[in-house]
Amino acid sequence: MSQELVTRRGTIAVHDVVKRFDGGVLAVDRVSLDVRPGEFVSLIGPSGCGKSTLLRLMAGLLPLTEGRIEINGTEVTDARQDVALMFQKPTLLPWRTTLQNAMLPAALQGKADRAAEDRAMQLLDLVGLAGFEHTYPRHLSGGMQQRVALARLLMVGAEVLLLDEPFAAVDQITRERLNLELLKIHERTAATSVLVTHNLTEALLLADRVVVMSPRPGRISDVIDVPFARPRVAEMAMEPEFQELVLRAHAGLHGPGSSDVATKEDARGV
Ligand SMILES: Nc1ncnc2c1ncn2[C@@H]1O[C@H](COP(=O)(O)OP(=O)(O)OP(=O)(O)O)[C@@H](O)[C@H]1O
Repeated sequence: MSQELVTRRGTIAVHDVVKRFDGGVLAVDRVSLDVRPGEFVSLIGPSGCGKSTLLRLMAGLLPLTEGRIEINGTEVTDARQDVALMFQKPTLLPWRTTLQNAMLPAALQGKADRAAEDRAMQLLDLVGLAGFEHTYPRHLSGGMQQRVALARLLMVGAEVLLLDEPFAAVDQITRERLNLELLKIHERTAATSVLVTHNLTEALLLADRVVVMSPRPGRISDVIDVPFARPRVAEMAMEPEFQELVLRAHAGLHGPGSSDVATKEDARGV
């Protein structure tokens, strides 16, 4: 494996964080969470419980009301270089090719040199886009556009990746493939990762720990350790132990006893 692809590891420490928006909405209420270097944490919870808000607070995109967040041991006060974010929409620049989009972080730093191009080519290969370097976004499928966004995310070289429902807008089969690619990427980069998702199978398959949030105001109601060995494969989701964890996560979201009536299909999504 190329050394350049190895991301330095990061820590996230969230201490007693409260976020109240102007207008009075209490979105996050006394949340504390420590994420270890290289750990993959999934964040699940009902719609509106404050998952995206918590992620944006970690990214320094929103000010805290109370509490403290540290990344790599320093307080988060603003957007920073050691944190990279990915959202549901890939937001590619339509006038730039796949390669040029992937190289954007280097271009913005005035470092779009040969070395950056080589690295972007390696990352595009890693996300399965070799051969599409000179294609424009309008000629790529939604899943391929998200792959470009993933390559661009990795190009930042951040130690911490914050992923806010990155594959929610693509079809189920593409989403499952992208999840497997995300697993591979995590194995290769060892970047500390936090994924917000509504999909319980996705949350469990990818993560070392699944953090369950309660309805607003968002608090942590359960933390599930996922004991499955890595590398993970899609078939693990079929195992009875995995299904038990799906039901536990479902109960964490909807209250005890809810899993008795939940079908496996219901338990897949929040
Ligand atoms: N900029 C804002 N100003 C005021 N209220 C906000 C703002 N952003 C979010 N909220 C509110 O904070 C609460 C939490 O929102 P957030 O988007 O974090 O939830 P979520 O768990 O990510 O939801 P979903 O799963 O539906 O994306 C919601 O009630 C939302 O309306």
